[in-house]
This record gives sequence, structure tokens and C-alpha cells, in this order.
Amino acid sequence: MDFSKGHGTENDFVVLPDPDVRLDLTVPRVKALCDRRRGLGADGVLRVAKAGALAEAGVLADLPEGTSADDWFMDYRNADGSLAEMCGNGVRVFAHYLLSTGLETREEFVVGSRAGGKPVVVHSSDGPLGDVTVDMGKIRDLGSSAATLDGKVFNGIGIDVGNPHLACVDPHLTAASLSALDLTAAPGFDPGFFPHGVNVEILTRIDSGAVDMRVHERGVGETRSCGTGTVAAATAALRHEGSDSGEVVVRIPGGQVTVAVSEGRATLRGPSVLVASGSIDDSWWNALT
Ligand SMILES: N[C@H](CCC[C@H](N)C(=O)O)C(=O)O
Repeated sequence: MDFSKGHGTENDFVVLPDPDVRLDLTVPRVKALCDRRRGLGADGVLRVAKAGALAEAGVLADLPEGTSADDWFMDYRNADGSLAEMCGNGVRVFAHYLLSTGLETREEFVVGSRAGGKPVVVHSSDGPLGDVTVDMGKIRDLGSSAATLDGKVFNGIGIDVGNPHLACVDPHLTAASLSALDLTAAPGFDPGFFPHGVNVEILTRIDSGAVDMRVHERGVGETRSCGTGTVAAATAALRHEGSDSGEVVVRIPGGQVTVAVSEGRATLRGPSVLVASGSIDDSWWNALT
């Protein structure tokens, strides 16, 4: 079975073209594929299929809002095999992949996701390097909550970007003290507030239009970047300055992206890199049940 490997600011994914929806993405298979020793290694898996084909195969119960049957659908799984509604870095890699393989010929189109249709603009896709803007849609404020990590409490805002986030702005944090935080353990959070788990972002306040952020992702662990997380972070950072709109450069360990927030919606612009393509041994895959 064919695969490609790509990343968006070093949040990396195995891309699986599956137009006939033949693959059964069981938890053991996704976990093995994402394992950096016994598999290819990735933060997540992006299955490529039309939304209508996924609905016919029963992978989707129905077509999410803003998604038509003929849209290519990003069927995203976290490295632990769990489903997540949306993946901002993944959509950029997915859109770049579609153009690079000729599955899509337009530069502006909609990518389907469990969080709804996401319009994309592929500004460039020259070989391995892409530059993509994603309309991330509505950003919903879930109210105040807090995370505990590295023996400290971080107050933050719950933000729904299609998937759940807890974005914690610490005005005393610097890029240096942020990089010194220990994020190896999963942050503590209020399970009553986030009954389905949460992606946790820790970030500095805005300085010269930019913030520094690290993230511990639900179903993955600390990643070099999280696209939906950068949207949550930018929203919280603007809120911390008393604003509900603006453009924020978010610096993450894997690079940087630009988030624009306005009237409760956001766009995310950033790079995409397609590193490799190859084939996965079918018997290896089939033996994983
Ligand atoms: N890496 C993804 C986020 C995955 C979110 C996933 N960890 C979840 O369970 O919501 C991104 O770039 O937005």
C-alpha cells in the first residue's frame, strides 16, 4: 500500500491514499505505523478519500457541514490511534499532497474534515515545499480553565477549534523559560470541563505581533507544532491583550505560522513539506489486527 510522509512545521504525518476506502485504520495499525521505531513514525495519519466514499463505506455517519460528497476528505487519526475532529497542520500537508499528486488541479478548494469543510488556498506547491492558507472557520470560547504541568498551574481559556484546546498565556514566560518547561508528562486538566480530553498550549504574551508556544497534544504527546493549537493560542493571546481580532505570528519549536482572527473566525497560513513516498508492506499491515 502506498504512502507519503509530510509535515507542517515539523508536525508530521503519514499520508495514506485510499480512494476506494479499503483500509481498516484500526488502533493497533495506526499506533504501529506512527511508532518511530517499529513503524514509519508520525504524529498522525491522514487517509485520503472522497467524503462520499467514506460515507458509503460507513467510516463517516454523514457528511459534515460544508463538506460535499466530491470533496477530498482528511480522515485524521492521532498517533495513539484515536480520532480527532481537525488538524490544522495536517490540512496544509493534505492540500499540498493533492496538488502534488494531481488528485486536485485547483489552487482553491475545500478539504473535508470531521470539523466541517475547510477552504484552502495553495499559494505555492513547488515540489516538496508548499505554502497554504486554511480557513479554520469558527473559533468558540469555552470559558476559563487551568492546566498543571511541571509542578505549576497555568490559567487558560478553553477554545474549540473543531477539536478542544486549553490555551494558557503566561505573561511572565519568556521564550527561554518556555523552552525550559518539562512537557514530557501529560498536563493535568479538568476532565469535567474537557470530557473528551484536550490539547494544551503554553505560550508567552504577544510581543511585536508574535508569541512563542509549546503544545502537548491529546493522543500524541508534545509535538513540534499543532495547527489548531496555534489558532487557539493566537485567540487567547489576543484576548489577553483585550482584543478579539488581529494577526499573530506563532513561533513553535517546529517553525512559525501566521494566524488571523476576526469576528470569531480564523485563518492559518504556513508551510507544508512533502518528504518522501513509498510503499508499506501489505502483509506487515494485515498482520496488525
Ligand atoms: N496536530 C493537529 C492537531 C491534532 C489534534 C489532536 N491531537 C486532537 O486530539 O485534537 C493540528 O495541527 O491541528
